[in-house]
Amino acid sequence: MTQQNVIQTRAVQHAYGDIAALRGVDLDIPRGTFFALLGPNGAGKSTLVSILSTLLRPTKGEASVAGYDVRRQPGRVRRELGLVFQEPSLDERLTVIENLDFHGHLYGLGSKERARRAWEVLELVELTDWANGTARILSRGMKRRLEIGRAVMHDPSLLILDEPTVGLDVQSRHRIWTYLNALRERTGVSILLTTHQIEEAENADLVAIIDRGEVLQLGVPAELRAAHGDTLVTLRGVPVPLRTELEREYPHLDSKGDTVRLRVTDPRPLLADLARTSFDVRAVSVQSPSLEDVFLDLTGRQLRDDRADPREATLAFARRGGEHTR
Ligand SMILES: Nc1ncnc2c1ncn2[C@@H]1O[C@H](COP(=O)(O)OP(=O)(O)OP(=O)(O)O)[C@@H](O)[C@H]1O
Repeated sequence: MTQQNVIQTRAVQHAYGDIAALRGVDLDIPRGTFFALLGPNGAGKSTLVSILSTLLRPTKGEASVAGYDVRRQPGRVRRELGLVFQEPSLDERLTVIENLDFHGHLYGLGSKERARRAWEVLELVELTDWANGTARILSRGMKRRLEIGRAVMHDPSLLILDEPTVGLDVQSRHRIWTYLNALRERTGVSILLTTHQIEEAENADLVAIIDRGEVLQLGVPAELRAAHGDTLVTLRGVPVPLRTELEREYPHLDSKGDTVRLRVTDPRPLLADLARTSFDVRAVSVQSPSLEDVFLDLTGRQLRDDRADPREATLAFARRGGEHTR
């Protein structure tokens, strides 16, 4: 397996009894990448994360992290990983700095190195003023920031974030992304994010769309959108003769009053036609496709189904977490 890839998997399968959670996953993710695994509940994201973090062995296939094999070199793999799971995992009785120090100790860092790193990460996640307070008194968003800081204490190659912003308000989410971007800039750490939030995956360098244990598509978000999503063009104040003309050309258009909506793969010919016509329209808006549209195009289903409830996802992970660590 190449050292250039921070994550590499070959035909990885995993079954829980007769439930096939992963059905042959192949990934080559270069070092330094911000990689998002986007899929609905039950797609197989947490199973893949558990395999990469050596909590679960693949039923079949090979996987490596930073060049180390998850089956044969689990200790080396763990050294390369920083983990932030959905479930809070701080020791609430310890102070903020003690949480960091304890983690550094577990990873074999010397006391000077632990102190240096702890203050460095506290500064990064803007918790320096809270260093000596107990973790219990922190807000939910601050706890999450501390968990991220703790995960990078030992300078890992890959930071794994399993739905890290579930349950956080918009402002806290935003701050978390600010810190993660600063962290990437400073350290070049690779990030694996699992999410069913489109907005989070849109910022990734590479996205894998996963459903029912299979990677349906892997690529740069903009390319996936261009290849699979239709652009929505909305025209307002459309005169009746123009609408009739458009209906002839685009039989699937949707019209209400003098507003017309059309979904097209490439909006340019339509916009050129509009520029040439003698009729005026009041307003034209062009809305690019989202990764949600890509998922719909690939599966015929919405990404956010009825079960995509963050509370349910948290409970599901808590249940599985218990099983993994036993
Ligand atoms: N411990 C387990 N025992 C039995 N089945 C499981 C277990 N963990 C997961 N599964 C099943 O495996 C499939 C993949 O689940 P997984 O949790 O990996 O998906 P996910 O994309 O992470 O979903 P979520 O967002 O809900 O965590 C699902 O059908 C799930 O019900």
